[in-house]
Amino acid sequence: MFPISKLWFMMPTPDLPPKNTIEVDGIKVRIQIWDTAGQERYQTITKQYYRRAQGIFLVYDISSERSYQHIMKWVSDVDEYAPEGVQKILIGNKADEEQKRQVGREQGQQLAKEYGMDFYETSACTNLNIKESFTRLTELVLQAHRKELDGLRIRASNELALAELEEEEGKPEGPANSSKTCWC
Ligand SMILES: Nc1nc2c(ncn2[C@@H]2O[C@H](COP(=O)(O)OP(=O)(O)OP(=O)(O)O)[C@@H](O)[C@H]2O)c(=O)[nH]1
Repeated sequence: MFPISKLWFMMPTPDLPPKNTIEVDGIKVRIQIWDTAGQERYQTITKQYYRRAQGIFLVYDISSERSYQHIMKWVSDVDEYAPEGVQKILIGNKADEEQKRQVGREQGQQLAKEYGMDFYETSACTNLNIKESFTRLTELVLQAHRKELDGLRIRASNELALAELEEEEGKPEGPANSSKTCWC
C-alpha cells in the first residue's frame, strides 16, 4: 500500500472501490480524500489541507461560468500553499447537465492546456469519468514518487530474498538435503 492524499471537490460516488483503494500497474494505492469547501469564508481551513495533498482535482461546474472563472484563483492558491510537485487535474463536473451548460468543453481543454494539466468532464450523477480521473491522478502521483516507490520495491524484494535464505538455512537436514543419505 502506498498512501496518497488529495483534495476532492465533489461528492463521493459509488463507482469508487471500497476503502478508496485504486490499483495502478499492479500496485494497490489507498487514497485519502479531502473535499474542501468552495466558499470564501472557509478559505483559511482549506489552505491547511493543501500542505498535505499530493494530488488535487480542481473542479468547476460546467453549468456555471462563475465556477470556471474561479479556477484561476484556485490554481494560484494551490501554487502558493500546496507542496512542490503536487499533481493537478482539471475537472468540469456536472457533465450530465448538458441543457444548462455555460462552459464549453473546449474552454476546459484550453485552460487545462494553459496550466499543463489533464482534463476530464465528469458527472457524479452518471459516474462519467469518475474512476478514470481518480486512476489518472493516482498514476500521476505514483509517477512523481517513482524513486520512493522503486526504493520500497527493492527493499521488499531484498527482505523477501533474505527471508527465503533464512528459511532455507534453518531447515533441518533431512534425507533429501543430507549428504548421509546413502549410509545404509
Ligand atoms: N447534476 C449534477 N449535480 C451534481 C453533480 N455533482 C454534485 N452535484 C450537486 O451539486 C450540489 C453541490 O454539490 P457539492 O458536492 O456540495 O459541491 P461542492 O462544490 O463540494 O460545494 P461546496 O463545498 O459547498 O463548495 C449538490 O446538490 C450535488 O448533488 C453532478 O455531477 N451532476
